Amino acid sequence: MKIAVIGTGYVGLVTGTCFAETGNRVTCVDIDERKIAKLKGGTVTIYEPGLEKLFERNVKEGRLLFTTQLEEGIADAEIIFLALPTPPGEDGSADLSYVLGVAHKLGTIMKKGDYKVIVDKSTVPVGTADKVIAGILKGSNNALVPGEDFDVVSNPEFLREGVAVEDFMKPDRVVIGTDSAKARSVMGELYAPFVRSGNPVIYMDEKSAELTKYAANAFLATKITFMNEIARMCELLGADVDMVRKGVGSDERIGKRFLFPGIGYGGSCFPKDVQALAKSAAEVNYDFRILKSVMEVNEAQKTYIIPKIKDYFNNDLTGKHFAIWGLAFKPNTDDIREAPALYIIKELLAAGATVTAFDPEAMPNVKALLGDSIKFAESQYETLADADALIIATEWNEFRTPDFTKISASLKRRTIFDGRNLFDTDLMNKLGYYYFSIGRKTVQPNN
Ligand SMILES: NC(=O)C1=CN([C@@H]2O[C@H](COP(=O)(O)OP(=O)(O)OC[C@H]3O[C@@H](n4cnc5c(N)ncnc54)[C@H](O)[C@@H]3O)[C@@H](O)[C@H]2O)C=CC1
Ligand SMILES: O=C(O)[C@H]1O[C@H](OP(=O)(O)OP(=O)(O)OC[C@H]2O[C@@H](n3ccc(=O)[nH]c3=O)[C@H](O)[C@@H]2O)[C@H](O)[C@@H](O)[C@@H]1O
Repeated sequence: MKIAVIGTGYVGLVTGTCFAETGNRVTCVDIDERKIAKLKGGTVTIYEPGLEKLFERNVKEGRLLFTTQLEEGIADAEIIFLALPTPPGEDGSADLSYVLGVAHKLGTIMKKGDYKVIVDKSTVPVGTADKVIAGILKGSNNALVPGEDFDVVSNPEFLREGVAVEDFMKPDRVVIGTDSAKARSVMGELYAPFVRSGNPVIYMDEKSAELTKYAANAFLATKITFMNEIARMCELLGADVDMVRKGVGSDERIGKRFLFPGIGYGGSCFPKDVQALAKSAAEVNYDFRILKSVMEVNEAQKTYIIPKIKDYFNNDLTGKHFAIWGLAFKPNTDDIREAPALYIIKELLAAGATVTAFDPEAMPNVKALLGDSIKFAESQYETLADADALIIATEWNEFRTPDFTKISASLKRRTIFDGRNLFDTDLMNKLGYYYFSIGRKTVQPNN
């Protein structure tokens, strides 16, 4: 099939590449000329494991093309995916200006009798499919007829950054929201190779599909937040959150995944989508109380370790120097949107401390944001020179079994604040560390 993907970011590039991989001819469109120039030159613009190999293969086979020109991109496309940003607007609701702007422009370009399926891949509030139809109609001066010349389908994306290719190629489910039999058949054909393993394509109406996406993200964010609160209780009561996590996660009704406490959920989606769902609820006069608590608890969780750090240093961080391992909002990505590490750094600098950080992939993005306000190291161990303590903010695999001899030799005092519970508390005790983690006993030398 011939496909256009409008918006070539994390979702657009992965979507486009994976559809090319199953034999479709895909044209990715973006207004960012530098991005398109890089992609045309053979450079993958995001860090996403496994993507480069697929990208190179499909570019070579002529199935994956790039352009900045919308008209050229959609010329012979049967399906047009909108993978555009939906950032939070000033009031927290999803900003639909990118999606509706492109919808309007599509209306000016699309031709009568040349049926196309327009797919909302972006995460958008309930009712957006109708707004996209209205935008296209307005652009075409009502010349186009929905159902005849085009259909708009909601097909939310559930991939996670860092495992995006795997998630896309083997999705737990594909949700397709449409009332059009024609669009349903086109989408069913497109997704057939991705659900061969038996996972379902779930067809529903557009509104239910739109809400499914927010419900999934908000539920996962709530699950994490619940465990963060249990972790706080563990600290207050002397229980161990790792044990509690295993104990509750073994119940199939609860499940093992997304129960890891830490320094709060970050990223480009959970924070904005929880906020947008709460806002959608308010718009229909529904007070979604759980979501309000989730946002409040998560906000506090991002800097949860700061009082512990201040307490340890007798409330005076002036002149103290910290090593930070991990800047990305989670491992295997260079994405730093809403990364808890940034909130921690801000608090440390405000308290008069200095920071040297290392992240395997995210340092260029942080450098662009923070400039010279912190130092960046070439390796995780280089951060430790003259540091008063090590802070762990992202659970990259290479941080999991480090060389503790090197750490001990470099740090001024053996002190670690671990926001991701990477190390065994007994081991830290044996090695003579002050070790602070989340929801587990604090280790102090000789206790
Ligand atoms: N990042 C993720 O893991 C996931 C994101 N989503 C949703 O997918 C949507 C896109 O998210 P990301 O890919 O992360 O965003 P992104 O910011 O990485 O990419 C968006 C792209 O759209 C381009 N763009 C903006 N205006 C344009 C226009 N008028 N024409 C063509 N291109 C234009 C931008 O230059 C950028 O390259 C959002 O609604 C997000 O909530 C859904 C699932 C996963
Ligand atoms: O809509 C989206 O953009 C995507 O949002 C999340 O994916 P992502 O943000 O890439 O990353 P996650 O793995 O979900 O992690 C989100 C945040 O939660 C934190 N987290 C995750 C799991 C956990 O047990 N504990 C925890 O603190 C992570 O550290 C990270 O900061 C969802 O998992 C995807 O299904 C969804 O498509």
